[in-house]
Amino acid sequence: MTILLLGGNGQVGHELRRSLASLGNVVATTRDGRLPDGDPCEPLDMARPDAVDALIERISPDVVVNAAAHTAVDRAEDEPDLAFAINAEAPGRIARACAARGARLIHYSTDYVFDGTGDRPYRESDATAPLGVYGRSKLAGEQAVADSGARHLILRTAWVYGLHGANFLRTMLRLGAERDELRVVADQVGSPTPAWLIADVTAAILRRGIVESGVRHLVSAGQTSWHGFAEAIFAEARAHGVVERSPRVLPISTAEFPTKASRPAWSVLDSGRLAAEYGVEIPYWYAALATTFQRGARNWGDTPRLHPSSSDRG
Ligand SMILES: NC(=O)C1=CN([C@@H]2O[C@H](COP(=O)(O)OP(=O)(O)OC[C@H]3O[C@@H](n4cnc5c(N)ncnc54)[C@H](OP(=O)(O)O)[C@@H]3O)[C@@H](O)[C@H]2O)C=CC1
Ligand SMILES: Cc1cn([C@H]2C[C@H](O)[C@@H](COP(=O)(O)OP(=O)(O)O[C@H]3O[C@@H](C)C(=O)[C@@H](O)[C@H]3O)O2)c(=O)[nH]c1=O
Repeated sequence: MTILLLGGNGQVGHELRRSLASLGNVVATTRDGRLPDGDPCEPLDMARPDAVDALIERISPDVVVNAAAHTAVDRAEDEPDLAFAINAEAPGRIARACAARGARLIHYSTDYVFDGTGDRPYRESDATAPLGVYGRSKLAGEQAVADSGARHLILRTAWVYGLHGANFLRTMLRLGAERDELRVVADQVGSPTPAWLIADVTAAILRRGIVESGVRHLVSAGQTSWHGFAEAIFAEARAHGVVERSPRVLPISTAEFPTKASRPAWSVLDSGRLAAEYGVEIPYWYAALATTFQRGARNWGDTPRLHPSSSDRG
């Protein structure tokens, strides 16, 4: 099986390069045509969605996994055309190319397609109403994939973190090394989900085969606030010897931490349908966090302090 992995250097893409390796020949793309170890791979700029067709024609994949996206939530407010090109137009083209060749497509989307006014975990059938450009562009991407006629699965996930890439966990460790006190919002609730879990479940789905095209939710079980997540990060980081001391983590309201983009107050997704369909076990978010530190114990060093903050993403 030939798998074309778009965005092989993002948080999820990095873990997918590991998890998909046993399924066949994985051809990865990055923007500059280089992997972190310097090895060459296929260059692809998704801001030019027409480049996608030639690549898919040449590689002739059985499966395309699209982990590339414009994920800088605040910056997307200032560059909506770019966000829509990468998050909506490109996935539409990819999906239509897959439909034309009979290739299957796995695509990822976000809790930010919801407005966060729910009071129970969101199901796939719940109404969407994104609050910002990032969420609107991702929703347009979902619709383009669904309309393409390709056999596909859109995995909506949320609050993704890992040892690689730009994410909240690494931002907290970096800020925690610089400051004695952090202020973190306690009135936005969601399910922190490690990139390795998304990658492992994606491999399990491909091993089994897509049961039915559509959207499925995939997040860790349980829920917490960003403040609760930050406290857990420092507790686990200390327990695993990643940091020697923790800053004070003060709970604040969203109004006390103004950001360019509005974020949903309630971001909890119900992964029950996916778990039942594919027989996958979904860990509790805190256990998944502890596993992340265990898995990465050897690789931490001081890299978190050196990484750009999540607001620098693009
Ligand atoms: N991060 C999160 O909290 C969440 C993410 N998701 C979704 O999960 C998926 C994976 O996200 P995640 O791994 O966190 O994202 P990252 O921000 O870690 O990685 C995004 C990837 O997209 C690539 N990319 C960005 N712009 C372009 C472009 N113009 N052309 C080609 N590639 C580009 C980057 O490539 P390069 O490295 O080469 O620059 C990078 O590899 C996305 O669909 C995202 O929307 C859903 C919910 C939460
Ligand atoms: C750095 C920082 C952030 N915050 C707040 C801001 C925001 O409300 C929340 C999360 O901040 P971030 O900017 O790291 O996360 P954000 O970019 O909003 O994360 C989102 O990314 C996209 C791609 C998704 O799809 C979502 O599921 C979600 O993970 O924490 C604080 O309260 N204190 C802080 O010191």
